[in-house]
Amino acid sequence: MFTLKGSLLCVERVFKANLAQERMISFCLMHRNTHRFNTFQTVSKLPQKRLNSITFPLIDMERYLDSNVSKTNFRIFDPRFDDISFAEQFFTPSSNHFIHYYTSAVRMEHAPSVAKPEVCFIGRSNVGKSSLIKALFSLVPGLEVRVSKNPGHTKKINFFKAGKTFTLVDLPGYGYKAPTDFVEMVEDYLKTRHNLKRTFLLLDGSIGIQKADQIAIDMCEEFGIPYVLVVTKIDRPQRGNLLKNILDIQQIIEKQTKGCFPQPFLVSSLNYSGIHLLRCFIAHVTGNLQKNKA
Ligand SMILES: Nc1nc2c(ncn2[C@@H]2O[C@H](COP(=O)(O)OP(=O)(O)OP(=O)(O)O)[C@@H](O)[C@H]2O)c(=O)[nH]1
Ligand SMILES: [Mg+2]
Repeated sequence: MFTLKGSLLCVERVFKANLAQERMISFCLMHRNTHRFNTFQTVSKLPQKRLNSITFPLIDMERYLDSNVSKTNFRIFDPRFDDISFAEQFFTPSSNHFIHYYTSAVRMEHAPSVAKPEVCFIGRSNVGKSSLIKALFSLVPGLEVRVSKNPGHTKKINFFKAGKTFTLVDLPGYGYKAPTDFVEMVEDYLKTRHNLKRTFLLLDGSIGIQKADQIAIDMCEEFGIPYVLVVTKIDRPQRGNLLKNILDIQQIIEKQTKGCFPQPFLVSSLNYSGIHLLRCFIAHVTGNLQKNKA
């Protein structure tokens, strides 16, 4: 029998189904479109403005900043497109360049002794460490890097080898739901890893710097290791919020750090902004970019 309540329910169901369908379509479109941007070749064919904003997201922010804000640290690492394109080969598998998950360790005595240069990724749980490694290695078919919306997902130190060139290391996050032996595990790693060329300390661009991040910065300073701040998830916040968070981070770099690279790196693992520049920087700090100049 026809009732008003029944027909309203019916309309509501149709509306919800349409909404779900729309969301699914936009999710698919987003992934189809952004996935294309994982190669620099595709990005380099974009119109100039879009090319620059995906490749150099920090420089792209300049136009929104007051003229009295110092931008001197925005272009310290400022490679040519040619270098960015060259660096991509280290993240692309080939018959003589095997990229793969190597092993995991919960304590340093289980860590592999790798002579090649190494870089690692640290940061609060859920900041996007694993997602970033996944984006960097997105040209490797079948390489599994596990990410999760639940904090505390990565419990071990995970080693990924890029042929004979370098190793990337994914570490468990600190803060909420961190493994109980986190401090021992990560501190030991940072203190004793002789081949560690650079530590990438990730900060969530949509949240800004937190107390736990400040503690991690202090730890890197105390250990005297060279490190870089990477601002993640830049696709998420509104531009005003992102700018404020970046300026706060720049202040901290200028006023409180000695071992930190003066230029922060901005990335989105979702739309690949900043990923190509970061690939190039990793090639540089591991001594592989120099081969282009030789
Ligand atoms: N929008 C957006 N979401 C992201 C980005 N990077 C990561 N995320 C999301 O953030 C959540 C956490 O990502 P993970 O990469 O697992 O974070 P993690 O730092 O490895 O976390 P732990 O292993 O728990 O320490 C997931 O839901 C991701 O999809 C990004 O660039 N943009
Ligand atoms: Mg993780």
